[in-house]
Amino acid sequence: MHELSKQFRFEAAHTLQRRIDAEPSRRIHGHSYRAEVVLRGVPDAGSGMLIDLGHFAQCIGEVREALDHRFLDDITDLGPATLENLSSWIWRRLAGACPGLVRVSVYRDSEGDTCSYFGPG
Ligand SMILES: Nc1nc2c(c(=O)[nH]1)N=C([C@H](O)[C@H](O)COP(=O)(O)OP(=O)(O)OP(=O)(O)O)CN2
Ligand SMILES: [Zn+2]
Repeated sequence: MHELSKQFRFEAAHTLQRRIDAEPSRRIHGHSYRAEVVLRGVPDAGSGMLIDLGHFAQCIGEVREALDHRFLDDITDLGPATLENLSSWIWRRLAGACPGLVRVSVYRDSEGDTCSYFGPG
């Protein structure tokens, strides 16, 4: 069993309604995000690959384009733009094209925050 992963960064803005008193989060603000997509499987005997990294990069690039420098509140099927929803949203966008998907993690390094999604179970 091998594990292959790729990371990408994106900058995006959002608002967030919170139960705790956090007025700043209700205002439009931005974050720097880092995402990690992890695949596991047995490499193809002929190619020696789980997936060609060029294809992997192309799939991830399409997801990044949908997130980078965007206002995340405008993404209709995302829900509140939390780390939790971002990680599962990225999963849903990649699951069909990336066989062996096992984890999507989204990081906000400046805050030391991370959320990982392992699939619908
Ligand atoms: N479970 C989650 N909780 C929160 C998330 C999240 O994605 N998942 N996100 C936010 C907001 O994005 C908030 O803007 C995060 O910024 P941060 O500064 O880390 O949060 P705080 O305002 O609580 O911290 P400060 O020290 O006041 O900046 C919030 N919660
Ligand atoms: Zn925020």
